[in-house]
Amino acid sequence: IEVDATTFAKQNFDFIVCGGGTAGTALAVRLSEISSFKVGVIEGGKYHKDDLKILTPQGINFADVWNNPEYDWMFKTTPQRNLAGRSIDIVRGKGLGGSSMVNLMGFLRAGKVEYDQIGQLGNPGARKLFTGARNHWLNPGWSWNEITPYFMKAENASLPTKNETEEIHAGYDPAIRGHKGPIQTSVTSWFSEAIPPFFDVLVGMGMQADRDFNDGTDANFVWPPILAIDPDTETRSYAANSYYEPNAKRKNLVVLLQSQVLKVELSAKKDKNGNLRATGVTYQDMITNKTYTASVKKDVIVSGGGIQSPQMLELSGIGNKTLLESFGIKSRIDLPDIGENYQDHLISFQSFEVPNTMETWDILYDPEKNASAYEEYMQNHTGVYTAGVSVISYMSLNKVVDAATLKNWTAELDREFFARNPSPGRRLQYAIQRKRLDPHSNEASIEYYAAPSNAYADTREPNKSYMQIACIPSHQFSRGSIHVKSGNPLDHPGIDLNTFDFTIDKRIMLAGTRLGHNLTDKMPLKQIVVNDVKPPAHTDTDDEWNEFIAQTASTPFHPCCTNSMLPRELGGVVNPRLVVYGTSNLRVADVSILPMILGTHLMATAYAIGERAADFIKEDYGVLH
Ligand SMILES: Cc1cc2nc3c(=O)[nH]c(=O)nc-3n(C[C@H](O)[C@H](O)[C@H](O)COP(=O)(O)OP(=O)(O)OC[C@H]3O[C@@H](n4cnc5c(N)ncnc54)[C@H](O)[C@@H]3O)c2cc1C
Repeated sequence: IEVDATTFAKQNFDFIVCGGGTAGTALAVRLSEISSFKVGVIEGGKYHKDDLKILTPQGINFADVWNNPEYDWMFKTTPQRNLAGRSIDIVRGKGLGGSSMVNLMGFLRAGKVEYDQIGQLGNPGARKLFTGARNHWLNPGWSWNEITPYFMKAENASLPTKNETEEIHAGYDPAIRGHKGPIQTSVTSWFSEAIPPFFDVLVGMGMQADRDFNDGTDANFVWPPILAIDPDTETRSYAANSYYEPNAKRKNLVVLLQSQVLKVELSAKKDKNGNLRATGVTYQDMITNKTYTASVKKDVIVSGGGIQSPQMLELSGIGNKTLLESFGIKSRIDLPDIGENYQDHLISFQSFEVPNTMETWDILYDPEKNASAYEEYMQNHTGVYTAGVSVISYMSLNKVVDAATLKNWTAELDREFFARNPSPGRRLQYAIQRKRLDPHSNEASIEYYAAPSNAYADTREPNKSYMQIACIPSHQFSRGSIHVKSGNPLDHPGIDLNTFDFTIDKRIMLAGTRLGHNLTDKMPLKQIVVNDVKPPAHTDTDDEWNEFIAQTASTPFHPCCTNSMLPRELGGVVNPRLVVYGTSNLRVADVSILPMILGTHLMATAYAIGERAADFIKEDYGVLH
């Protein structure tokens, strides 16, 4: 049920979830399955119920949603010196459902190896891994085998029929997909003719297809991805309409909207184990600007996402003591790694003109064609308005550059890395990440996806058709940081991506973007590319390509790892049960707990984290059997 700010403060909550986003909504709904648990959710935005801007899958539509304060927190990075001094937009969904409400709906898992690495980075055995001792599961509960059931629990897949599958050269395996979960998934039902040639070029380069990519495979695959689209209505299935809505009448699930968490309240004294206890949450009603405190009997769970979860902890006095005190925030727990280890992907788009006889999303910029496509969608749930991303591929680095180059890059990286006297925690991540530079590695290093439209509004011309190729290096070595810039909870935090801090990140982006371009010289893609649009055809030297990247690269909006699940002495913020160090009952559940970014988009993992956290909590309170 939804209540107002005053009523919310009077409830006797067992749990309060700070942020009703992707993971937070999933977690709160699962906790409320236990009728004796009273669960509160505080969400900063509205519930954009039945809003067609959200529900319609067509990606071009999102231009009205991203950078619109109704739906987006509108964060920007600090000026990035290696991106021509630009500040990059970081879109974050504002509203019940969080970023699952505004994203491109890819419902993807990374490969087995990547989730197993999260397990290996854990506590307390990571120290053994670091010193070279035998490897075993160290973040209990976080290996591929343990997380897979939670991907399945979140999903209800409608897989393409065999005929459809043959047409799109793809395989989907019912045995590894969920069939009873709340998130409805399917494959886009509208394909542009501009896309199959891209698919064929990748197959020609040795990428596998015809199998379900989410079977644990990490790379060297091309696939029409599963998307969070309900195929019956051809609408977005997201945390608010799929987890919350069917359970909205539960009296023990109490949702407060348009209210911003200002801080988590902590006990004045430590318990016998030396931990502080979260006793409640202070929040501001953003309509009346009044503040309230709601109290909690069991746990507070922070689920504000990769950017706002570290901010909420810092505002509560948990973080780097010196930094917090410089802004007049009283330090309660000195945890200097909050907000550090910030990772995201970078993305570079290239646009190409294709024959205008090919139907692409660009037809929607023609008012007449747009009107008739929209009518078709509203009447029949068909046509270009149903379209989502239709092809995605991950490659290992050895497909992009030769072994000698990889050897040189590794030597340069080692020199740069060790010259910085890295902490033990960074060294541990480095040891795992560096393996991707091995010429024999089969792990994901670069993602490509294609979409049938021009990525750049400034080069779009009427009555022309385009396709774009996006290149996304999967794991950067650089680490950024996110910290409060003042003691005012309503100020945005400082978000520094620290782009290309390590030269190798720039080299991989350059090589990947060049390869993305070279794909269009291969048949059958060559046959359909009429013109290079952006960058223009004369882009040639490394300097020119680097300049293009510096002027245009952005992120696919995957900020994470800012409250890493690692041993405390290795830079950790939460333990494997997601409890914040130095507290007994304050947890974090969202993608900020990942210790290293995954070579995939993060929504399905965010749901799995919410589901996982719910079971940990149920287990800890003796109600999961
Ligand atoms: C534009 C875009 C496109 C993307 N495309 C894809 C894709 O196609 N596939 C994919 O897998 N991933 C995609 N992602 C990434 C994916 O959506 C996110 O990684 C994932 O949803 C993050 O989940 P989360 O629970 O960590 O955070 P969120 O879902 O962002 O939830 C955080 C919630 O906390 C609320 N909140 C924050 N601070 C406060 C506060 N102080 N008080 C109250 N409430 C607060 C927010 O309003 C929000 O609801 C995309 C993301 C974006 C933004």
